[in-house]
Amino acid sequence: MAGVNGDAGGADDAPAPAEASVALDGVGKTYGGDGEEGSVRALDDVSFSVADGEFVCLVGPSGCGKTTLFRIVAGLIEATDGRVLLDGTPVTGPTTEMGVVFQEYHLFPWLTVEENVGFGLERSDRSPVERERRVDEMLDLVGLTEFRDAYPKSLSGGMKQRVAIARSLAVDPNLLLMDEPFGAVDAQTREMLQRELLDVWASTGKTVLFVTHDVAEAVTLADRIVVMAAEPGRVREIVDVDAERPRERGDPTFAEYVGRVRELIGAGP
Ligand SMILES: Nc1ncnc2c1ncn2[C@@H]1O[C@H](COP(=O)(O)OP(=O)(O)OP(=O)(O)O)[C@@H](O)[C@H]1O
Repeated sequence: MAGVNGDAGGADDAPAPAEASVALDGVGKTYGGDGEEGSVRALDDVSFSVADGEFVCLVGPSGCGKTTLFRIVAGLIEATDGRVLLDGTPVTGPTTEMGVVFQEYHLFPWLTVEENVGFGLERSDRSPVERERRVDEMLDLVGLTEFRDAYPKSLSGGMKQRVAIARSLAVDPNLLLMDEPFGAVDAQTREMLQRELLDVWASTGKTVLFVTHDVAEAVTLADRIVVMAAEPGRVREIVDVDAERPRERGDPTFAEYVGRVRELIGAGP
């Protein structure tokens, strides 16, 4: 795993590390024409990488460009400057190499749990038997086997998000990209989903880039936390969370990490 990388975000011409699963290289984004009235410099020279199998959380104050960065990595919008590499290849649009999970679940209401989980596999070259087996595995992984015939409307928020996670993992992506995935559920469910996600991560070895507002969530989950600053959005510091999992919220080390990250977020421009 990579260590603390306090200078990330600066102009860094060094090539992305060979083992990087995702590498952001001088990424900038201006909404509206550069220099035009009303244009917004949402991101400026953002560089960091996520190693293969690493769990990285992205935190920062409102408006620091987390969503913008997420969309650029996902290939949903284009960067104005710089590039994103996924396993060394530039991202030019959405790809099945990434599983994307949003706060709002984005399930298909007319499909059952099973059909939602299998949706991405429809276009894969797996045989129907292999697809079915994969869906079974994913339902088992997120504990929803007995709800396979249910429709999303009958599920709780936590269950819907488990379906979304299972669906994103079904196509076996190299990278799991998550934008506030637990933002819409109650605190208790959120902590349960965090534990489940860590179990899934440990058993699948996926690379995860996870955006959150919640500093305690980031400290619970991450190997490293990329702390962003606003106006323009940039990397303030990358904090290495050097603590065994599972991490207890009552633990003094946990509180120290939370305090440190909060301080960085609140440090102003
Ligand atoms: N489509 C857009 N057009 C113009 N400006 C935009 C657009 N999307 C975002 N912005 C601006 O870019 C900046 C970064 O926004 P972004 O939503 O990426 O930040 P964020 O960190 O995700 O914010 P929040 O935590 O409040 O969701 C903000 O100043 C925002 O107003």
